[in-house]
Amino acid sequence: MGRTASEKWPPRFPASRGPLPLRRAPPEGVLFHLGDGPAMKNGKKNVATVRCVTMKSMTNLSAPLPRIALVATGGTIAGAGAEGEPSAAYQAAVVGASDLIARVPQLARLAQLQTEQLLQIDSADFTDDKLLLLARRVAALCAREDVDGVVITHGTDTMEESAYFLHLTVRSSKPVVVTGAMRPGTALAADGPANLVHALAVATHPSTQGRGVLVVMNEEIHSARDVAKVHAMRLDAFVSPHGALGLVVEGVPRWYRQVARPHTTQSEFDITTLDALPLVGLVAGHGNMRAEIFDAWVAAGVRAIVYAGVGGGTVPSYLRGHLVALRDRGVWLVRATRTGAGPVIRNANADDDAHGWIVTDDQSPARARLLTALALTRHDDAASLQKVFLRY
Ligand SMILES: NC(=O)C[C@H](N)C(=O)O
Repeated sequence: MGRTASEKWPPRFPASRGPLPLRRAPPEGVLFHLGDGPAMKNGKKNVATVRCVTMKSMTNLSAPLPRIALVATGGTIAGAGAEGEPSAAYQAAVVGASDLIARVPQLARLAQLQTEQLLQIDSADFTDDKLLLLARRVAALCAREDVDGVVITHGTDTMEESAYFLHLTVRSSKPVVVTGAMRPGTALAADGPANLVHALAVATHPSTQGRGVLVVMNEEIHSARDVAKVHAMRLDAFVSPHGALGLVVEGVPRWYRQVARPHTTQSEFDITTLDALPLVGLVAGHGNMRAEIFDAWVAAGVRAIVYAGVGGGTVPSYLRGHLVALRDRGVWLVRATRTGAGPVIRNANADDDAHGWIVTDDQSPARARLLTALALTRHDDAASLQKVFLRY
């Protein structure tokens, strides 16, 4: 009967090799990574391969565990309700970072953890100030020589926004992984512990370097550029329109795609030089729209409004004049789509060139708000603002 590679631990070595220089058991799945492929499960040849790979990995396994900073910010992963109750009845952001870690002993096998409670909030309470605080902290941790990567626990409701902001503003190739939970730790089949272990497994793996900020949820690895929460309840709530980058298989990241757009070290944005973000509003498209909602944002002092338009970002004909006049009031209009996927095409269903409007390409309205704010910190003409959306 074929056994899995991880069942072959500890390997049987020739006596002449002496005692194994190991101080601990290897993280589950390391052998899988090194000797990947279904054929290794069966046959003598494959057993030999596994043993040889295992011996090669000895030096790595006896090296110190990676040093990971775990930054806790709250959310459902730190939530609690009555034990075993329906998962919707709970309070988010009540369990402290150290308790969270203490409940998952597997974490200590993967990394030397340095834990801090940066915030303890429901992620709906993330303001731009808190987002800047998080990004500054993550950048400072990444800059340290004694930190090999960062894992952030975060509420799922605005996880995609925070992750994207970090993806564009933290200038580091070290792994930065965001995770959370759809159910509190007290719920039946709570997902937080497994998500945390998987996030750490991704953050500690050498293959994760330089891939930008990642969201690890439900055994999937997503790029922060694309991922969105598309379900209010289910464990598989996180989806990327172009597909996940990879999976966590037997505790090890397995990659299937690359991120095509620039991020982190190639980004023009840098959290260490950002003091504040300009105010950008967001208006949802729907039938029977009213102009007053745009005026309310103008009165609040916005520099731009993202319009999450119907279909391909179509502006109702009865609002066109009002929205064209926004430019004269010093406000940029950025056309997005409320559909959840697909590009808004410049000059396709509106005269963007004539009106001085910007289109988001395929960026979601929530992330387009952040990209617009970042773009406005460096550019103030339509052509340059448009280029930012086509680049990132
Ligand atoms: N699943 C969650 O984490 C939802 C929670 N309301 C939050 O975003 O903080």
